[in-house]
Amino acid sequence: MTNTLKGRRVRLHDMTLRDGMHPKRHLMTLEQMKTIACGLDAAGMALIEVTHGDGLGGSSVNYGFPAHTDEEYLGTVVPLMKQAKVSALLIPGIGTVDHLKMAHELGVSTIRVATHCTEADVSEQHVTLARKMGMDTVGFLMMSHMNSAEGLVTQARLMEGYGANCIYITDSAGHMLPHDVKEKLGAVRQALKPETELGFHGHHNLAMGVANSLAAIEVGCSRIDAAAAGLGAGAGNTPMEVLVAVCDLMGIETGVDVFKIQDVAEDLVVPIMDFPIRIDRDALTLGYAGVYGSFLLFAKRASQKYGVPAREILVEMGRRGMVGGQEDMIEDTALTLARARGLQAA
Ligand SMILES: C[C@H](O)CC(=O)C(=O)O
Ligand SMILES: [Mn+2]
Repeated sequence: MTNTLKGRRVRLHDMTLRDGMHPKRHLMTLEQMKTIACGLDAAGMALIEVTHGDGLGGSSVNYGFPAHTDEEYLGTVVPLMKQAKVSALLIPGIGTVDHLKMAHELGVSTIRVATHCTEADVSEQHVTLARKMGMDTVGFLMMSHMNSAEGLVTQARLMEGYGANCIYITDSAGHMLPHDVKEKLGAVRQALKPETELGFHGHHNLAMGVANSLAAIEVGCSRIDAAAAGLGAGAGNTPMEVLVAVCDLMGIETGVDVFKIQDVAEDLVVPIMDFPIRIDRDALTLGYAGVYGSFLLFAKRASQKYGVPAREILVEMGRRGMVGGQEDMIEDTALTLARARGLQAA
């Protein structure tokens, strides 16, 4: 097979300090943020995302309280960057217009307005304002496996119409396979204006992070998310150091140094993991059953509390079609399963 990607250029966007907040229960220290961000910057990373795992304003009972505020994290990292730009995620309804203005004032250059993949209409206010403020404005369609190619085209066009200059197809559950990625991103690429960029955010629950990213590049994606040592929700994001090495071998330009990013992953990120980020049966189930990546730790906690295996809770969450924002239903589901077991046993 010929390598059709040789000579292509992609902008890599690092997720370690935002998606990586999920497995850290949002408790990264400022020192950890600083060290990792500086390592990524020195490795040549173009964009680095920093916030609570659920984006600006995520600090809450529903999502978890972080060790520091978004202001503290951003205020610490942004001034230290020599060449990297810093982005922030914002889910309308969790993050407000005031959060957006705060991030802009602190020097955040890219805002990623995230909605469920059928709800792009709720992004209008934040996308319009970000664009008015001159920010690199991204529409981020989460749980994209739950919408068809045509459906995603409609949602992407809405975000583009509000002013987004880049649209992301986000595989929040790590459920998509390379042929889905090609079909969905290919359709969205065709439908958007040529100057609107296309991005892909992968999770590694079915070990497809790198393969899916390459499929995305093949159909015209110019921005790709990944995290050093894969630190992210579920089995993690696409492992950045692996993606960089593969791109290098394929002649895809990333601007990131192959060995420096390996060292960031190995020396700075692996040591701060609370548990190994790997495809254990629960993370695999997220991918298999199409469940939101950040539900993993909630399901493990509910499993301990109610004595129902996390895998069963996750399968049931997938069957019920639960999406981001419905974290409270995990405990509810565990309780229902526990009661059903009790009744059966009785
Ligand atoms: C808030 C989520 O963690 C956003 C994300 O990274 C995803 O949907 O995947
Ligand atoms: Mn993610």
